[in-house]
Amino acid sequence: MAKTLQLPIIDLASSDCTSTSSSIRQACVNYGFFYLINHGVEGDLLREVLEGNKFFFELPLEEKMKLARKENRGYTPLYAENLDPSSSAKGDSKESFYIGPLEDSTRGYLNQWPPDEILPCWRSTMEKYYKKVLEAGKRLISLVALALNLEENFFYDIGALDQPNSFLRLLHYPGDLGLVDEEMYGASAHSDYGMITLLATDGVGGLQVCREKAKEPRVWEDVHYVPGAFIVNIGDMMERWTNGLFRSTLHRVMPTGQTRYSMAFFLDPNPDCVVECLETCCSESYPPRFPPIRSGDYLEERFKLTYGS
Ligand SMILES: O=C(O)CCC(=O)C(=O)O
Ligand SMILES: [Fe+2]
Repeated sequence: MAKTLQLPIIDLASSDCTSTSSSIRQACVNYGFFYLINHGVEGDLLREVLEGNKFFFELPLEEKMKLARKENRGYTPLYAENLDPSSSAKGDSKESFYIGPLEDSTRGYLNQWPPDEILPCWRSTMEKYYKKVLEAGKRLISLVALALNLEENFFYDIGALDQPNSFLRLLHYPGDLGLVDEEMYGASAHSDYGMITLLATDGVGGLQVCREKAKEPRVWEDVHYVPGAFIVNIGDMMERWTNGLFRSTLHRVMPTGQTRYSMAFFLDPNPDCVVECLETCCSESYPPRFPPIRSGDYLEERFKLTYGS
């Protein structure tokens, strides 16, 4: 059985920014994961979104397929995605629905929504949630900047948070997978691509992290549920920015036999923002490990590897 990990708890409403940012630094260096409490997204809204999540995935497949994934927005059916093809030939036992930026002035409006007649108020609930989590994420990023010995507004000033390329992903992991003859994963081992991810779940377990991604055999530890808290993790772009100081930790979701719902919010920078080693994270003896890259190009490449398109 996997050990349960005791992750640090960060209070977004704390008035002591110095102590909070220093706790964030420690959490990101040691785990790349932490719990976020007092984040400003009310429990009622979280429950409403979880309910909406369930209603959506309960729709007939035919209805969901009308919203099949285009431009990384919309529905991806069961087994269609494999985050780690080396571990399992069959895709992940999850279905998902992606919602991209609500105002996308550069590329026209790309989000897809189930019709209001089928799921009344669904779109407005999801939009409300998207805005609220984005707001919490932006506040958190200011503390992350302080944690990196940068100005509080650093990520705003370099344009990362100017129309950020953020995605809300609703997820459903079915409980009953029928007879399976190979190891199945709800979500196979992966790290997230962006700056930070804010995850909310229905409390059903299954999420595990591997703190040492280069070490074999991999050691997986359970992440337990803290009611009302977001589970926050560092993504690969933040790892690149920080020259590996902040870890983009490998994680996965194992099937538990119980149906599970979750919502992951990926806070990713504006596509034109260049992700390059921060001055506070390198020195002559510790030069930049990753070349600069445009955030949009990096994301596109990662999506291509995951979906083949
Ligand atoms: O559903 C979860 O708990 C995790 C989802 C996840 O890691 C992802 O979608 O990147
Ligand atoms: Fe993830």
